[in-house]
Amino acid sequence: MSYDKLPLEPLFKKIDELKPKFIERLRKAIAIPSVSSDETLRPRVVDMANFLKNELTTLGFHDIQMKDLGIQPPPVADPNLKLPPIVLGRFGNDASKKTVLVYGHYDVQPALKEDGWATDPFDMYHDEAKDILFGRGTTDDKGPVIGWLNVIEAHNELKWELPVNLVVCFEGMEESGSLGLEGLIAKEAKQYFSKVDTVCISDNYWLGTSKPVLTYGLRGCNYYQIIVNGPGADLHSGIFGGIVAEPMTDLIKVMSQLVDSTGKILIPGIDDMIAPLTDKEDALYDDIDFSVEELNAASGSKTSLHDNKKDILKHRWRYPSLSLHGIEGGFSGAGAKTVIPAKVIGKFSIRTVPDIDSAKLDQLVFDHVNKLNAQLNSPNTLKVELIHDGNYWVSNPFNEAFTAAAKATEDVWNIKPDFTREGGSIPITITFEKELGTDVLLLPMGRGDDGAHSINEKLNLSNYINGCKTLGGYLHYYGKS
Ligand SMILES: NCC(=O)N[C@@H](Cc1c[nH]cn1)C(=O)O
Ligand SMILES: [Zn+2]
Ligand SMILES: [Zn+2]
Repeated sequence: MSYDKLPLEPLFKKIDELKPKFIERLRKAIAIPSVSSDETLRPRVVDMANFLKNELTTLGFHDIQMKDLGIQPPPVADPNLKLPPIVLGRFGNDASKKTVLVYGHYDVQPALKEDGWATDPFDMYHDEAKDILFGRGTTDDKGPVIGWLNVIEAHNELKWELPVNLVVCFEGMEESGSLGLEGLIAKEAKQYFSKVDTVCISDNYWLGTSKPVLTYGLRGCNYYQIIVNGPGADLHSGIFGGIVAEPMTDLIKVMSQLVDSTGKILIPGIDDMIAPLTDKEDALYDDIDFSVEELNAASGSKTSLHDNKKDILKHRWRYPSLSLHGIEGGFSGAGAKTVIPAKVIGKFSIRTVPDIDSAKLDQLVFDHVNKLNAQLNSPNTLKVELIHDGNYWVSNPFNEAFTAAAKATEDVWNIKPDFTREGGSIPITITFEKELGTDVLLLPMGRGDDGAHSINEKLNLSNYINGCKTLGGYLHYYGKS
């Protein structure tokens, strides 16, 4: 499908004009520390849902619903902890128009100034010299979520009709496994979402820093924890060191045998499930704009395990990886505390790819960890469990939604986007595809060096503003298709 160029200049100009207001809207959203993984911050996640509800109401959305998902399932410290609501809303209800569902998440990863942030992560800092917005959630995913609202505001100000009916679905648990959302989508597929023609998600990033991309694949993520219990309480290492079995020692021994320093996963059986690389797929990586230097710039180091573009892309997109994330319960403060922790919990995850079967993977992980534990002959107890999982997703980018997004991207950025896959996960993508029977388009706003999940997360102002234009342009091209 090809399109004639649409006269979108008034929209783009209006978005430019509204820039100060859009920055303020994002600042307000960033100021709410909606960290889904921190149970103590759950009320703030709910505050963020209410903030969105108010914004939607002011902008003229209708049928706004706050869907209650009930109590958070285990493992969880507070057995009565409520899941944050899913925020649903509609803009337009014209039977002659197509309906686009946009999904985003209003929760964020944890962030503390002490982690090494240059500024307060929840007080958005606009570096005016570089025109960059810093703050937790700027790129992942509050910038894009607020971007959709900005598109509506620009249309309202222009008194332009939206070219499609819009349905928004914003969740507050994406960074913690999208708990409860799958069930809600299944339930609403034939109700709230019944007229949806396509789904658009803006929750990923360009591959590099200068060329926009459209994304047609994601890795999955299975997240595990290993709990080791030993003494009845934390102990003095001078009094008990050398005479009690230490949980941390057992945990480190086990965790050190999950992956090696070259990134090779040491759990037997996983490699056998990976789809073979075909010549056709191998050739795809040749045309993608990326370099080892861009990877180094994004990671702020020269620590790449691969020395060429193709290997980097394959290892980010089509091979699994295992990351060790941290140990709960161990001493991690400054100074030298001579303690033997009584209970430690090691966290790791595996990014999954076609054709890894999630349940089989869990079994391989459990068998491997339990075997390693048996070899320790330790009197401590060790338990391994899955915290949450989400499947990989690969789709065909040759459809109306991708074509419309490519056209809008070219209008805004004056360059044709690359079609990419991504190493991260948006577990709900495949659920939308299956339950609604529609295509899903991933239309990213931020750049590959934005530092999502890291310190000093940022969104370049040009990506924020041009991102709004791209989202708006996409709705127009898709509406005409
Ligand atoms: N922007 C998408 C994103 O960051 N997704 C998370 C999802 C996730 C999976 N497990 C925990 N969070 C990601 O880490 O890829
Ligand atoms: Zn995200
Ligand atoms: Zn994220």
